[in-house]
Amino acid sequence: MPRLILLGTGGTIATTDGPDGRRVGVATSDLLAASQDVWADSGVDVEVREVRRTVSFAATVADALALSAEVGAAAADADGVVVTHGTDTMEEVAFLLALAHGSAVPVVMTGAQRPYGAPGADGPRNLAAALRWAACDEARHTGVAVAFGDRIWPAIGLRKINSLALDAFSAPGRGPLAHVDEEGIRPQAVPRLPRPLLTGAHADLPRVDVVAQYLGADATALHAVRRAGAQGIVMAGFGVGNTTPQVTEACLEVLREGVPVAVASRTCAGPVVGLYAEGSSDLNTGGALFAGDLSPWQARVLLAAAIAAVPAAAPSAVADRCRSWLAEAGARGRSPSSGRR
Ligand SMILES: NC(=O)C[C@H](N)C(=O)O
Repeated sequence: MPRLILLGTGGTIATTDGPDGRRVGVATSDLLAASQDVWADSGVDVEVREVRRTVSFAATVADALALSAEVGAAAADADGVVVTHGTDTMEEVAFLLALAHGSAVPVVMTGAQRPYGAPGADGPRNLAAALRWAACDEARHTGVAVAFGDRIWPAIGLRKINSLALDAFSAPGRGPLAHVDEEGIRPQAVPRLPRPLLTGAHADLPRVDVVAQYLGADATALHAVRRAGAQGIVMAGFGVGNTTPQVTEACLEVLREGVPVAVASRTCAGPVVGLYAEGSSDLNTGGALFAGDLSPWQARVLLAAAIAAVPAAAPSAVADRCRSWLAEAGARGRSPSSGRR
């Protein structure tokens, strides 16, 4: 009989409406019971562990690392691990779990867009699908995934694409790993699983900030995060990863000072590539890390984890560590490392 461990952390799936807004309060055992009203998969043994009870926009990187340790312990003890979580930061937390996960045991996150017990609540069905996927043979060696809207999405490349709709997640350019619905489980793709980048116990990660680009942006925000102590910076660039000429100059200066800079796109899909003079091409030759098709938020977690993994290393060594991980993960748009640094 497959043995699963269900870790509860909160999120809308565990909220109910109150006078001052939604608050987390529903026990994970009650979420499990509601999911079993959707599909009661007899022959699966589920152990519930309460980890925390918060909305995910209140979670910290330290919370995500603590969850990763809980997931690691659970994976050593079960055939599959399911995590209920808020959706607001799920793409970052799923990605962080993926950076640390190295076994064949599937880890499946899920949540909901509607509160527990609300008319049309999606939590029970999402959790039922997560449990089904975690217990099936096809899920082994597929790493960390997210079950949402009858589909199983890979953690790497995942994005929350809708604030309210039940189809809240996608992995643009990658597609789902499987469909789970009344027809059963239909696997569709096998993800490439990189070796873990986050090894050992970390209570927190180095400070890495995301700086957004917008029409006419100057370097004020970039200088501010440097002064705040950022040990790495992710640019949420235009299009293929361009920054305004003024910000490009400031990024090159930051790189010369020994602080790694990663480039991602503020668009919702597609890779970043060093193509434009005074923009992405200059960033590429200056030694910036091009983060493939990762969202700026996932790129931030990758960069922070690489800085933690190679402490006191030159930015070029941090960028190279990220590049080899991105290559193993099959992230698109990998730019060659710079010849200038
Ligand atoms: N749908 C959700 O779960 C959103 C909620 N604010 C959270 O992230 O906890």
